Amino acid sequence: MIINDKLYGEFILDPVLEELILSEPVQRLKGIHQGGASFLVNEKWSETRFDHSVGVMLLIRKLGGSLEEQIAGLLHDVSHTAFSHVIDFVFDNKEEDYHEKIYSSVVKNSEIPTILATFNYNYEDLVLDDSKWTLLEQPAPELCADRVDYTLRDMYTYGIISLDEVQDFLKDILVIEGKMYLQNIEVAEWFVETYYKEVIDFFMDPLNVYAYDMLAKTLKRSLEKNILNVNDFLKRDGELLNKIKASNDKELLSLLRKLNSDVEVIEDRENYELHRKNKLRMIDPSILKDGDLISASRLSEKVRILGEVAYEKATRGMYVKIISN
Ligand SMILES: Nc1nc2c(ncn2[C@H]2C[C@H](O)[C@@H](COP(=O)(O)OP(=O)(O)OP(=O)(O)O)O2)c(=O)[nH]1
Repeated sequence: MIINDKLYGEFILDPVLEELILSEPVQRLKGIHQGGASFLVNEKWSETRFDHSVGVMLLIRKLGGSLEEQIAGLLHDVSHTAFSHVIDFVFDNKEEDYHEKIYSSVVKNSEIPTILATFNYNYEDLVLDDSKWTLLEQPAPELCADRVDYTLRDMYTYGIISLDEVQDFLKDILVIEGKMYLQNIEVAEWFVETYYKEVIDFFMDPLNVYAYDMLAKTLKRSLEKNILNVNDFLKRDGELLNKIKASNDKELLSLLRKLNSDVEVIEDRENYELHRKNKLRMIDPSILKDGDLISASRLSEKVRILGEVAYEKATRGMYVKIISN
């Protein structure tokens, strides 16, 4: 199988990756929007978990990661429920990690263990312990393939950064003992700024906050009315929307109608209907300088200030006033 990714280019895939990509659990991710409710209020905000998962796999490969780590990268999000992180707001899960809590059971009950066994891999060794996949996941504020891919992919697709900028950033990445670092402080400054455009400006865009709130309300009421059940969340976004529509429940249909591309909302700290805080996401990559790894914020005043501003915005949260919906 040849795969062509808009950020990383063309690759020929190993048979095990091909078989996993064609499997139902990975194909399902084509119907799970990365930005949860975002696509319902802005059709351009339509990245999927499938493209992100393939992207993480390819980024790991580009950086010299093993085939096993590429498999772990491809599968890392298979347990994302319909509408991704919106479920965390339905269940009031402040850690925003519902998908991680159900990961082992979703993988175990899927065809993934059988596919991996055909290629002589034990699924437990490959996908149940992230700590050995040091390119795939790192605790914040360091870089890792997951964090880098969702930032580059969303910001490129939504028109905030260019492909040249993405390529200059990728060229600067250095892998030491299986972890990602940067070489150039200007490149680190660019990534830190881009990351906060993603997790502050985009996640906390008043329109996004509104959409998450309205969809979470709709899903909560659908569960209370037994129109949806918890297992439905392992289906695709469209299937859940169709199930709600087919119920013909007046209250639910009226909530769904409030998710449309004409919604108008603004930030207003005095006079607001909604207030939301996200999980705190901070970034401060280490840079290799004269043989030592040093946090970008210690080398750059710009990175330090970007971090302070982001911290302040994230801890204050977003106050949203609805103008029309
Ligand atoms: N619009 C919007 N998108 C979100 C929000 N939270 C997450 N996303 C989307 C945008 C990114 O493409 C992606 C990042 O979440 P992931 O589940 O892929 O990563 P995770 O939370 O594990 O990342 P982390 O370790 O915190 O960097 O999900 C949100 O509050 N609003």
